[in-house]
Amino acid sequence: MSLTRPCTHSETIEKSGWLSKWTNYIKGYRQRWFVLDKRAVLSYYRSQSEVGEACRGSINLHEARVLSDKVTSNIVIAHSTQTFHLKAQNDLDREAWLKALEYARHRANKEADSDNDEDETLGASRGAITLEGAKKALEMKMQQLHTTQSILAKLGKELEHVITSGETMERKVLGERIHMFTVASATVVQAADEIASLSEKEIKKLEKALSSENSQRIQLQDQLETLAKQHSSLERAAAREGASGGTIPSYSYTSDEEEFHDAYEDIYNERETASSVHSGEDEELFSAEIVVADRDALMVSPRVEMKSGRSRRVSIPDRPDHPLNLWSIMKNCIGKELSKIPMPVNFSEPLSVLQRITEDLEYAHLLLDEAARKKDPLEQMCWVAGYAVSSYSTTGNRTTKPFNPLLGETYECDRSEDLGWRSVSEQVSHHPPAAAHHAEGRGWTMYQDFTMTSRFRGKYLSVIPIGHTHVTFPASGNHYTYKKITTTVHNIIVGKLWIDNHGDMEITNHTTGDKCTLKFAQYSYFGRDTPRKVSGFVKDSSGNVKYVMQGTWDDHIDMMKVIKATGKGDKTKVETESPIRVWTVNPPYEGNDRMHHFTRFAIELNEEEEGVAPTDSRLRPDQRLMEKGIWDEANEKKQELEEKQRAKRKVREAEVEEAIQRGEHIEETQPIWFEKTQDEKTGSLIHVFKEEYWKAKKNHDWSKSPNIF
Ligand SMILES: CC(C)CCC[C@@H](C)[C@H]1CC[C@H]2[C@@H]3CC=C4C[C@@H](O)CC[C@]4(C)[C@H]3CC[C@]12C
Repeated sequence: MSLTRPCTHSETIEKSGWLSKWTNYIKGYRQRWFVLDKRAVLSYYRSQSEVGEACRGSINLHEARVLSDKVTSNIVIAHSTQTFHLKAQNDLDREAWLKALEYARHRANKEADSDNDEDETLGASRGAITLEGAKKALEMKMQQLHTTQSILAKLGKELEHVITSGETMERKVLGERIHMFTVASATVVQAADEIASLSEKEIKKLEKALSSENSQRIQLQDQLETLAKQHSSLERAAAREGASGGTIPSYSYTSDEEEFHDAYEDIYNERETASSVHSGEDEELFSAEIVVADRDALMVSPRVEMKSGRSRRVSIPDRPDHPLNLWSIMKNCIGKELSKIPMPVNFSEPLSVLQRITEDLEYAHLLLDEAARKKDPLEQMCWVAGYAVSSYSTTGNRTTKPFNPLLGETYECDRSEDLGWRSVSEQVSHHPPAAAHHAEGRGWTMYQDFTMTSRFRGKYLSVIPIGHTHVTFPASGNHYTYKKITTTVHNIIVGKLWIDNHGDMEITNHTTGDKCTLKFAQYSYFGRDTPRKVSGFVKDSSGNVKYVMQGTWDDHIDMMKVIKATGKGDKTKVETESPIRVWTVNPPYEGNDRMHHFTRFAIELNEEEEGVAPTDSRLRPDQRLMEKGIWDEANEKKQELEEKQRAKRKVREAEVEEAIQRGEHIEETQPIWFEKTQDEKTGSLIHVFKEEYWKAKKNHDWSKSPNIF
């Protein structure tokens, strides 16, 4: 990213002034000139004189969160890709900035809300230039109409006066006045006529432009579809070639492969390569030769007998077979965020995103419980890594979309009696959709803020989760964080949908400085790698390799203790002890292909339960109807609920608008069971669980819960 790229401001600047911006630990805070414009873009410059020229950076407040840090009194603006930490001159100044930022954010969100109606924005930008002239002409005509109308009114009054007051007026004068009246009224009619025909002409022009835009769009869609089909059959042919092996001379195979592979990576991975976490030194490790002492001596710990809890449901209704073309919906939404694509329940699974992130915990009672028992933090890291990988095990066959929770929706999962943990999550933001999640188990705590950005690029859709997952072990004080990797859904246009998880994950133990880098290999049609492969290394704080991790995200993961690491560059060699199996996936659940490919655990997630909060996902009516297979009603109900939420938001926006007009400070809507703060470990915005949830549950007191369903 170039630093001096010019930021163009819309003519109108909302607020500007000096703020100190946190740079880094060496340079600390730096004074910068900040400009907030009407589009809700906050940009900064070295000085006021650089405005419009050398912009040092900017952040779009739409989809960003503004927070005032309690400890440092900083203004924190957190966006998916960057965070600003700003200090104002004084309290007054700080308040003024906060107000302006909140207001700008509020307005930007409101605008974003209104352009959800796709048809409205269509072609408008291009039509604008030609419309300008017509608009001027229309305005002039209207002006003329108004002037004549006021003359008419004046004449009318005069004439009326003559008639009612009985005053006499010369016949000639009266005749003149009446004549004027006739002329003026004729002008009015003529002006109105002209306006009508002018508008008609413009409407025709617009209609023509619109229909040509439309047919162009349809043509493009067709072309895209054809291309996708061609690509897809090429891929299949290539895969067949690859499988038959040997038929192609190996030298030409290699070069072709590389070319194709590069091109493929280029189009589909721009973002990831840029954000690759591991350094050159790690590259060496990833290409190192790994010598495992005795692979066959693999140590698999016996399955722990679980305490049995209350009996739970073992099945859900079969998924009805109502085929619907995904592409017919998605083609209008290229470049759009997944949460903004209006999708019928036909593409959903009967779980909310809150339940889906709770599903991360499927193996927590094995992996995190075991991690908590480990004395050695490096060994503990391997089990935490196992946990991080295990949450991807369900993604392979699940190409359906979880329900986007409504603001204030919650989901609790209390498995203390059998699995030893309980968890609460809440949808805490609508713009962008974000969830806060907190779980505690035997000797561990896990919490995460889950947001995601997604990009639909025609053939595939990439989902990039944002926010950190934290795992802490109170006994030792070890605190781990990591970020989730990218999930890509392929074959949106033709073929069977399939899912890939890819990218690098870095797990940090903030207490010891140990790090684990896991590489989720991207699927390649020509790669010789095991599909869905995960490999990685655990290093201590001085950078020495201590463990090697190997496995696949849909099956198992092993850890291998390093005996010796030798060599450099290409010749790096790592010798390890025999592997220990950290995690093994549960066998597929009987009949799951009919039940949304759910695991047993996933089936249990949406089981009705007494005593949960009225905002609980289990109680969401459209989701329940969808689970029962009553999709038409579910779709209706879904629209109804979304409309209700929109109406609520409108009311709230109006209130905020009024408060701002009165010059009052507006508080952002606060979550119910979580509190928004800044995380000291990662510097990002997080939500801390307030523990009140379980108290409220005990007292059957849900007075704090809003009515959302
Ligand atoms: C109909 C099609 C286009 C939409 C499909 C989108 C699906 C595949 C997306 C939407 C939400 C996504 C999930 C959101 C959250 C998580 C939790 C994380 O710990 C593992 C990945 C996982 C589970 C994602 C996997 C992929 C996902 C399920």
